[in-house]
Amino acid sequence: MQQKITREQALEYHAQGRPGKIQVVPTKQTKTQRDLSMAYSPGVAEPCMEIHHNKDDVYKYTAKGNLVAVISNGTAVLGLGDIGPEAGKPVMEGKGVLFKVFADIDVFDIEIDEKDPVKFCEIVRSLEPTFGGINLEDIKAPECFYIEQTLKEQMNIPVMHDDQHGTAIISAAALINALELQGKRMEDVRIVVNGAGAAAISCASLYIALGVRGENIIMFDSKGVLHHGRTDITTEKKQFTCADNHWTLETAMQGADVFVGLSKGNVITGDMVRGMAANPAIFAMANPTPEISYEEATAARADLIMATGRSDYPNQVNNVLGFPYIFRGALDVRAKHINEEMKLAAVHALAELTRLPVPESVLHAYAIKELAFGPDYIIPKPLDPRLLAKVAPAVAKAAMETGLARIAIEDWAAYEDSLNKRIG
Ligand SMILES: NC(=O)C1=CN([C@@H]2O[C@H](COP(=O)(O)OP(=O)(O)OC[C@H]3O[C@@H](n4cnc5c(N)ncnc54)[C@H](OP(=O)(O)O)[C@@H]3O)[C@@H](O)[C@H]2O)C=CC1
Ligand SMILES: CC(=O)C(=O)O
Ligand SMILES: [Mg+2]
Repeated sequence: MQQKITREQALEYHAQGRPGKIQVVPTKQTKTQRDLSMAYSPGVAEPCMEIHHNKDDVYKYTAKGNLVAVISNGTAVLGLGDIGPEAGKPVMEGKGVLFKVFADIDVFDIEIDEKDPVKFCEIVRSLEPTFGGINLEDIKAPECFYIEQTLKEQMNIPVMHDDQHGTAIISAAALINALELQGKRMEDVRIVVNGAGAAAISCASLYIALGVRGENIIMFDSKGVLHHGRTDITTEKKQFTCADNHWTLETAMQGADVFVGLSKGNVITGDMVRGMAANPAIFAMANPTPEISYEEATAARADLIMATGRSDYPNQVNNVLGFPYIFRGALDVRAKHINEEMKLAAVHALAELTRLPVPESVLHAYAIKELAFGPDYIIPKPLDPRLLAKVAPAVAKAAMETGLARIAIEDWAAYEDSLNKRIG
């Protein structure tokens, strides 16, 4: 098992030196009078007027094309709940760091004190001149569905709610690999999904797109199983209601092939794990505390493939494996949106990368001697430098093939080379 960190260490890490985790760095020299005349007045007026005459030149003369907004209102921060926009800021800064180090994308994290979805959309929509893309983050369901849909319709830059689609993409790649290792097929498996929020609904929908039968998914929210008789069900939950209102988490877990947790920490037990079908898989993805600990789940049975959302255990099923590369590919072809084809391209690129030999640098970063496709390695490691050149081109290609790209990549080898240089 990997190194544990303490509360004190985490607080000290964030407070030490310049507080927080991110800063703005100029890209041009500002050492001489001439430099200042270029960077500010009078030189800056020239690009202003070029952009005034041709709005697209904003991509040529400003940082817009490589700048993503990570935007939250703090209503569903990790599994910590509605802790407010300020309290969500460390997460948004963290996403900014990951965008930068994994895909060389610059980020402004924007925490907005607004829960009303209509007003929230008005604020975000008004930011379009500044950004090349919008990563919505940690906004609770059901508001997040309206917000993402509305902004996608109203904005001409890629908008993605990462908790929905990033999570769905990564866990779908992990599911493809876990089922192959366990000798099971999408169309046969019974899946218990605990949680019916942003992440859970989107994950279950993508599993269905990959072949899982809707009737084989049993979904729970904080009030119990989603069933036809409930009158408190939102539109998004409705598609996952079942006829049987008697399911409890305990009974649903009996004989289940897969458990997907996108809810709260510590809600399933070793006994429930023991009751699952032979060769099961558990993706306990609640952060920071999974639905069951890695130790308890793996102690319950030996034929289990176990994944969590955390960095300190094998099989980290976490959207960090997706958002930097999905946005990199989308930005590089100036995609108007992120569509299903682009998401599926990312799923398959991630699933395939896991089957390739793991480079020495990854073993070194995780202080492990060997790693190969198997129960403890169903998804690439976040510190794998190959992710960028594998996933971003797949996404960019899918955008071009589906008519969403505003600029084309012609030389794919040169593009991959340039990606590798970005993260050096
Ligand atoms: N590993 C990863 O990459 C990711 C992990 N997550 C994790 O998933 C979890 C949910 O995030 P998100 O979807 O954004 O949040 P939401 O607030 O949108 O959804 C939370 C869902 O969990 C349900 N829930 C809460 N408590 C329970 C319970 N005891 N049993 C069953 N369901 C419960 C809620 O029920 P109700 O609808 O009744 O309120 C709701 O449907 C968080 O822990 C988050 O950290 C999220 C994104 C990525
Ligand atoms: C990983 C993530 O986005 C979350 O837990 O909300
Ligand atoms: Mg999140």
